[in-house]
Amino acid sequence: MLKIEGLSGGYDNKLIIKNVSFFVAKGEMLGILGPNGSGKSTLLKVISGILNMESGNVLIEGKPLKSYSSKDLAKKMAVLPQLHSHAFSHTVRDTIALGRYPHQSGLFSSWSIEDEAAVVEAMKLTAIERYESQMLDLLSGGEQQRVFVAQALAQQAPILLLDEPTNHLDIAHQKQLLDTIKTQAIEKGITIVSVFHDINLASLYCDRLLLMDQGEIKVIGAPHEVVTKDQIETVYEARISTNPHPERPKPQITILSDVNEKNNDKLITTENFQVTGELVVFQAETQLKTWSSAVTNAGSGWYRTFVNRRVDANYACDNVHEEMLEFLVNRGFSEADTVGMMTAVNTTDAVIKEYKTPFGNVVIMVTAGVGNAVDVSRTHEVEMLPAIGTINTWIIVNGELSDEAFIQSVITATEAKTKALAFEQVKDPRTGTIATGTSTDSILVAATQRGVHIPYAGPITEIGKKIGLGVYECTVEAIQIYKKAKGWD
Ligand SMILES: Nc1ncnc2c1ncn2[C@@H]1O[C@H](COP(=O)(O)OP(=O)(O)OP(=O)(O)O)[C@@H](O)[C@H]1O
Repeated sequence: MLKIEGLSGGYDNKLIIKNVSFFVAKGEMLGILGPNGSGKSTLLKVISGILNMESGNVLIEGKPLKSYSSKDLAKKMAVLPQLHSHAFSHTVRDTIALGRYPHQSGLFSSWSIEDEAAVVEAMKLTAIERYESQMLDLLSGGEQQRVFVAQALAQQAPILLLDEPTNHLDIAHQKQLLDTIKTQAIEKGITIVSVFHDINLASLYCDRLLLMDQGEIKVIGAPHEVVTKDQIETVYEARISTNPHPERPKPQITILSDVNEKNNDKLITTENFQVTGELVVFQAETQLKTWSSAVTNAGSGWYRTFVNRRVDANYACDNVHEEMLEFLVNRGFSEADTVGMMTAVNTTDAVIKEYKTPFGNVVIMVTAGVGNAVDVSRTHEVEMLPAIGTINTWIIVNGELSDEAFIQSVITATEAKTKALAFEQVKDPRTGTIATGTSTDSILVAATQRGVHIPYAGPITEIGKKIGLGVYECTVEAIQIYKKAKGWD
């Protein structure tokens, strides 16, 4: 659809774009990324013919740009420039109607049904119908931006060149506009080349990305090939991390700050715990990075309060998340700060211990109800009925855990827990074999993310050794307390 071959160009005596080549297929959305001054806008201007090229070729449907008359070119390609200047004030409708000029013929061209339909549709797509009769210069920056996008859409060209289409837009309008543009690409086969400053939006919406660096292509490819830590950090000269988008394989970036904020250097100890007949509560002064399979605030996040709540053995509820949240809020815990788990065992039977390491202590908390113990290798053979009885394990680390270390902590802790069940000869009552856990165990790993960097947490590491020993000892003790309470021994 659009082929760029060895394109070079720029301003008088100043070559900005150097030897740029790429191809955009019909219906494809290509995002152009790059730092300020890297030549993104200049590239769009050379492609659209606003600036003359120094060398190379721009082929539209196989024909060179220069072979098109300006009107024919406007039928093929609509352009949304970066900055809009309007010498005199128009109404919104008149501004959008200007997008129809390539479709008008003759000296006294008349407004056709198609023209009207295109303007109405463009207003609808950009949700600006209600501003139709207003003067453009009385609209907000974001509203004006949507009018100019509508003007480009009204042109009904098969190629759209957009320079920062989401400029000035709030997040709802960014989403709405990009959803609209992307839908045009998918449903009408419109080819889109768009400059973005927002790497995350570009990654989310574009099929491919082109990263510019000083007028040249640094890399072009699918978002996951372009949005890598190394490439983005090198080209933008900013520290970032990449993280997965929650719904799609489109990497997102997070800026990492280099500002030193006042740190709280207080170490986590068993003093951070309080136990009542209803709750085991851990509270820290500042948030810890936390990964858990809890009821409230599961997954990863930063929290300062962890709650292990005792529920009745007959606890049943349609919406456990809602009920648990209500419980926490009623007791003064904030949803934003708290990870919440449940257990049916006496909270006063929780085993909480501190383990010394060369760099800072690891604190472990275990509550173990093993009346519902299972042999995980045999659960497929038997009918598993919902049952109360859970081992909840918390591992709280003074140190900075890597992602690997968080996951390895879970592995190490699970192995230690299973060993504790074997040592205590806890059996799955259905199969009569040694249990490996219960059917509803939960785990929490949290770290202060201050102090020593801990890259790994397997049993070969200092931290792994303490997690292994700690979870084993605490679980054995918790099982023994449980057995005593139930009169098993
Ligand atoms: N009209 C102009 N005359 C001369 N040089 C210009 C002109 N417009 C831009 N430049 C120069 O061209 C280079 C590339 O600018 P361009 O606007 O293409 O960058 P960009 O990647 O779009 O940047 P931004 O992210 O800031 O919008 C810059 O060094 C800029 O100073």
